[in-house]
Amino acid sequence: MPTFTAFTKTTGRLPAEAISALLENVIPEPTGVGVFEIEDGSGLWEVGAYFTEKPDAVGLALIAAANDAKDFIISELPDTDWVAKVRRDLAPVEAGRFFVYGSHDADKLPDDKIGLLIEAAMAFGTGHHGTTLGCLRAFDRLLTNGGTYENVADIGCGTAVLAMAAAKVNDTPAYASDIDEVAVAVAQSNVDANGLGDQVICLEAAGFSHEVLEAKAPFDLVFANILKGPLVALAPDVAAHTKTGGAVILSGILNPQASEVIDVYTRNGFNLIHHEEIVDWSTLTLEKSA
Ligand SMILES: C[S@@+](CC[C@H](N)C(=O)[O-])C[C@H]1O[C@@H](n2cnc3c(N)ncnc32)[C@H](O)[C@@H]1O
Repeated sequence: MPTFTAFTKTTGRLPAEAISALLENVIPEPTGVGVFEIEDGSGLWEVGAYFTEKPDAVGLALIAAANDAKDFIISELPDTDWVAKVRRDLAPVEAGRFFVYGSHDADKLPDDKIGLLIEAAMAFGTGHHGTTLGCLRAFDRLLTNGGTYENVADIGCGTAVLAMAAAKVNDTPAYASDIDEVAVAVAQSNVDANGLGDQVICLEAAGFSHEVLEAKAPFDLVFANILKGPLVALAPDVAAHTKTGGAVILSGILNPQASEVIDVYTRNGFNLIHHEEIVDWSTLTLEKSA
């Protein structure tokens, strides 16, 4: 499937509200679209998005509204070239005890880190984005504080980076699910490449709506790095599938949206125990109290 980009120049970076509007309005297939901002050194920003289909007037109007811009460069990127380029450019990421790396950097894995081998592909979750990094750091913090998690769900798993982190730490099962079949296929290939085929079960599901997830609940730990809208909608389901005393790590939340997500989860029986902001993105760690 071809990927399209639409980029334009602007004099300022996108405000958080504009990113939010783009994410909530343009995404028919979440993994296929991203919002990117690149400063070119002269103070000019290049902003734009990836689309799974040639961007229509709505997609372009949203970027234009955010930037006062009209001239777009729209191009089609062959998937293979894009993936190969990303793969070459990706540097490893350290997040607490975890080290996320591509096979081209296998020799850089430090002895004292838990390695997560992730090849760049058409799924989100290479560790570079503030949301994935925030989730890994939140998990590391829970472990440092003595938490043990034997039954873990990663809802919206993308590459399965979070489920694999949980499985490697505790040598226990983890359930990685995603609404997008391409992400599930990518997750499965990462799981196999990390030798976790017996431990991390990859499933295609929206939220918890899969018989395996229903059977394995309640979970000690639930990761959900999705977006604010789905996180709010899923709150009662997350509560119903998390053990009392268990933890949830939520991300994909723009900083100004965090208070709304905290309110909704508090009303569903969770206490906030940590909130980290990485650039524009918030990661919340909550404990189920009731
Ligand atoms: C931001 S990515 C997170 C990937 C990975 N967990 C990480 O932390 O890097 C969000 C993923 O959630 C999936 N997703 C979105 N809504 C979902 C839903 N309601 N149920 C399951 N997955 C969903 C998307 O397909 C996408 O792969």
